[in-house]
Amino acid sequence: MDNLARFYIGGGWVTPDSDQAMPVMNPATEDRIGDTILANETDVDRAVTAAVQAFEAFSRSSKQDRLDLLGLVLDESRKRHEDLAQAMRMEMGAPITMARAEQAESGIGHLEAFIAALRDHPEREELANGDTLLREPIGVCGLITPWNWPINQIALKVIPALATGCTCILKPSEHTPISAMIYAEILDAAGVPPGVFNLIQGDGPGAGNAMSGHPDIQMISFTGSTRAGRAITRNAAETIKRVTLELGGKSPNLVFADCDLQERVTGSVAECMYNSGQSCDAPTRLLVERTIYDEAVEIARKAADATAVGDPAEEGDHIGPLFDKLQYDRVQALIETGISEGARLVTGGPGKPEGMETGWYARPTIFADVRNDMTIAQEEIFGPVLVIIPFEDEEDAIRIANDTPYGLAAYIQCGDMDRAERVATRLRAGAVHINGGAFNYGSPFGGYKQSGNGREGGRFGLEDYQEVKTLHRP
Ligand SMILES: NC(=O)c1ccc[n+]([C@@H]2O[C@H](COP(=O)([O-])OP(=O)(O)OC[C@H]3O[C@@H](n4cnc5c(N)ncnc54)[C@H](O)[C@@H]3O)[C@@H](O)[C@H]2O)c1
Repeated sequence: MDNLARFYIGGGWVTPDSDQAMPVMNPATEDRIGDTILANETDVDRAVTAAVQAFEAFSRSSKQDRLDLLGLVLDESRKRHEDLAQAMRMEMGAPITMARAEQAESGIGHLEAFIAALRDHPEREELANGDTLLREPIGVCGLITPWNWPINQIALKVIPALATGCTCILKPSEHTPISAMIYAEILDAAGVPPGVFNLIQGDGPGAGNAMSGHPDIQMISFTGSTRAGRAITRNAAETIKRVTLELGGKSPNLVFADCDLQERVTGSVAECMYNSGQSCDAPTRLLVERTIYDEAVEIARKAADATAVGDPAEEGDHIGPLFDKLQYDRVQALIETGISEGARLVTGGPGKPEGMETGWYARPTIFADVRNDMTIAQEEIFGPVLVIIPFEDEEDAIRIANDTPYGLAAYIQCGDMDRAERVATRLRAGAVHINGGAFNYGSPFGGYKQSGNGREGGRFGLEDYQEVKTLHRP
């Protein structure tokens, strides 16, 4: 934790210019773990200068050099796997079993997929018309990440930046600085050249804003709320930056009568509650065919009641607390809104689970008889709350599914694969999961509509960080 109040700039840990401290809290115990410093404009300038200076040499490194470097990052990532899992357990309440298997593991999974993608990704191509196409690093990149999947998001940005020969400044969420600090230690130990990767800690209005407006940053890659994505896009317009956005979601989950109802609804509830509901692509709107509606609601109720909530420090498949009081209050307010708008509370509801007074734990909650125009069906709740909406037929299901400003993911539970694929093509979402099909590292991840505009991971994730140059010869 020595480096928590320092930034990693130009290849070393430096004392920030800012002295604005912010406490880092453990959401399970409500204890203060330590203090981080919120960067000011001088700190941002210093990190950008280091990245600009490093760009000249690193942008001309060979693909083989970068593959070798990523191999060393992989070795170091494996060594710090447990440290990363414990950090995310402490700073955002990820239960330790899933913190190891998913949160920390994602840093390795994405890295391996990027290495494979980079090997096959041509940086020079001969076009049929005789011209030559070169893919070059876009320049200095500002990477801004959220608290809910801290290392997943960091790896999805830092690795492709390094892989393509860009230099970067990472600003993680001010709520999860510890995992980011360890990630910087990993890159340092792997021998990433000075200035190629820089870490500053800070918040949105301060450091984030200074980054999106900075004239020497050519690209901002952002993951977080649609609200912040909009503000970044506006601010970045002045300097015509490339802005890639991975934003919020309210993903529909279409349950057709011919699916394996017990298994698929139980699995769907678990996916919604996973990470305490704090996943951008969580299946939070369960759309159920009318003929099986009552049965599905009852299965969902039992699954929610069976969802254990517990201490993240203990091993097991329980869910943990919400990441802090801010989020707890927000989730409580939305549960109250659901009740006041007339949705039927099936289980859960306001308050903490019985006997859990300390920590920002919420109750696994199910609302039924929800209309799609209700606030709880339109807004991202980001807590363990599932809303259930009936539909009449396939057309009705597709209409309700697409009736959202978001388009990150969609889910289909269906006994007929022809129908599943037919419906999938009509859903306005970046990914469609059929009958529990899970995300695989290396596949593109990103949204339609107000869920964003880029695609992270694998080949598509590399291309986001590249410019294309054409050579025309006589
Ligand atoms: N689509 C995806 O891939 C994906 C993945 C994870 C999370 N998310 C979304 O992230 C959100 C939760 O994360 P959060 O609460 O940390 O989001 P947030 O938007 O509040 O913060 C995200 C990051 O942006 C920074 N930030 C905030 N305002 C900013 C501004 N005006 N300028 C520059 N930077 C700013 C924050 O400091 C933080 O680092 C949810 O909406 C979730 O759906 C999306």
